[in-house]
Amino acid sequence: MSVTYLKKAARVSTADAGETQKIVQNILSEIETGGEDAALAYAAKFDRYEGNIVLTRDEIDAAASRLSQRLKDDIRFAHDNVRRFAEAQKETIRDFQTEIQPGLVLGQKAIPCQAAGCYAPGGRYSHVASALMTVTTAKVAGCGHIAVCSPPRPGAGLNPAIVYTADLCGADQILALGGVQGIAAMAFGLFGLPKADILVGPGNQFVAEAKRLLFGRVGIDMFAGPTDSMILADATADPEIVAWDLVGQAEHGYNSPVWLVTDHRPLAEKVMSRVPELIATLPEVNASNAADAWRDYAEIILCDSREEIAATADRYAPEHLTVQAGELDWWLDRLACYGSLFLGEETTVAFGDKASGTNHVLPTSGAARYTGGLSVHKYMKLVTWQRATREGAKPIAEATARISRLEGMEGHARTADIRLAKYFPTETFQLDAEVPA
Ligand SMILES: NC(=O)C1=CN([C@@H]2O[C@H](COP(=O)(O)OP(=O)(O)OC[C@H]3O[C@@H](n4cnc5c(N)ncnc54)[C@H](O)[C@@H]3O)[C@@H](O)[C@H]2O)C=CC1
Ligand SMILES: O=C(O)[C@@H](O)CS(=O)(=O)O
Ligand SMILES: [Zn+2]
Repeated sequence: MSVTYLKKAARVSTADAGETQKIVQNILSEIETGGEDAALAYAAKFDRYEGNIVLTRDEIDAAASRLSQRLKDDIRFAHDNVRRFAEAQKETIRDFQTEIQPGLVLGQKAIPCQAAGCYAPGGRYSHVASALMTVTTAKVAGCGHIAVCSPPRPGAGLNPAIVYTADLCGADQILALGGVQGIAAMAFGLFGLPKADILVGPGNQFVAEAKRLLFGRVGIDMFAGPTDSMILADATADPEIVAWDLVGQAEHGYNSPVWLVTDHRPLAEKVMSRVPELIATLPEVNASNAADAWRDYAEIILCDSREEIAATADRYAPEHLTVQAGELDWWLDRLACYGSLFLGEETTVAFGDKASGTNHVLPTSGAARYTGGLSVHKYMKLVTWQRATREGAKPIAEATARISRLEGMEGHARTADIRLAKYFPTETFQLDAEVPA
C-alpha cells in the first residue's frame, strides 16, 4: 500500500488558529462589557455599516418586493426540500417510555431549545442558502424564537434575498449584523433578542471561533468554518466534471481546501492541468479565491486501491465527500467520516449546498470524525425521566445505598435508606458497603 502526493498542500487551514482565537476573544469580551454600543462599533469597523440593525416588517416586505418571482420560486423550491427532509429527520427521534423492571418506568423526551441564533454568512458571497438551512431546521425542530444575523453590505444593508429567505423560513427577528458582533448579539441577548440557547450556522474563521469560545455558556451546532471538499474518483470518472467540482468548491475562499484522491494516474494528471484553466474562466473575485485555495491548500493523492482511497478519506474526514467511481453501494457502506456524501456523477456538492434538501451546514477541519452536520436533532434536547412504585423502588434503593457507601457518598446512601425505612418499616436491609479485597 502506498500513497503518493502528486500535489501537496503548502498550508493547513488551522495554521493561524491561535491568532484568530486572540482576536475573537478580545471582541467578545469588549461586546460583553460594552453591549450594543460595542457591537455597533465593530459593525462600523468591519462592515462599514451604521444603519438599522433589527429589520422592521416594512423593511422585510420591501426586500421581498425587490426579488423576481423566479428567484422567489427557486427559494421556495429549495425551502420545500430542506423542510421536508428536516421533517423526515424529526420523525426518527421519538419520545418513549419503558418499564425497565417491574414498577420502574424510564422515559426519553425530545424538547426543542427555546431560542435559536442562526448565522448566515455574507462577507464574500451572499449565503442565501445558509439562511434557508439554519432557519428551516430550527422551525421544524420547534424552537420558540429564531433570530438570524448576517453581515450588511456597506451602506446597503442586508441582501434582500437573505431577508426574504429568513422570513419565509420562519425567522422571528432578522439582524443586519455580521461576524463576531452578530454571534455575540445572539449569545448575550442584545438588540432586544432573547439570549440564544443554541447558536448555529457556518461562517468564516472568526465566526466559527466565536461559536467555539462561547460553547458551554450556549450550545452550538458544531465547528462549521471554512469549507473543505474531497473527491474520490476511479478510472470511470469524467476528468472535466471532477475538475469543475473541485473548482466549484475552491471558490469559497482562499482557505478552502479541495482534495482529489484516485487510483488512476491519467485522471489525476488531466485534472491537475485542467483546474487552473477552469479557474481562469471564473469572475475575478471567484477566480482569485479559487486560485489561492488551489495553490496553498489543494492536494491530489494517488492510491493503489479503493480500500486505500477510502482509508485516506476517513483520515481527512472532509466536510463534503464526493464519489465518482464504480459500485457506489460499496463506498456508501465503507466510508465512515464525512459531513455529507455525494454518490455518483449525477449529483454534486453544489446541489446539496443550495437545493436538494440535505443540510449544507456541515463539520469542517476534521470535525466529521465526531459529528454530522446541522439537523433537526441539533436543536433537540434528548432528556430522560423516571417514575417508580414503592415496590419498584426497593431494589434500586438497596443497590443505590450500597454503591453510594462504597464510593464514600454517605449523603446519597441516606436518601435511599430513608425510603426503604418509610416504605418497608417491618423489613431489614443489608445496606453496608462491601469493600473490595
Ligand atoms: N461549513 C459550512 O457548512 C459552510 C461554511 N461556509 C464558510 O463560511 C465562510 C463565509 O465567510 P465570509 O464570506 O467571510 O462571511 P462571514 O459572514 O462568515 O464573515 C464576515 C464577517 O467577518 C468579520 N470579519 C472580517 N474580517 C475580520 C477580522 N479581521 N477580524 C474580525 N472579524 C472580521 C466581519 O465582521 C464580517 O461581518 C467561508 O469560509 C465559507 O467557506 C459557508 C457555508 C457553509
Ligand atoms: O460549506 C458548505 O456547506 C458550503 O459549500 C455551502 S454554500 O455553497 O456556501 O452555500
Ligand atoms: Zn459550496
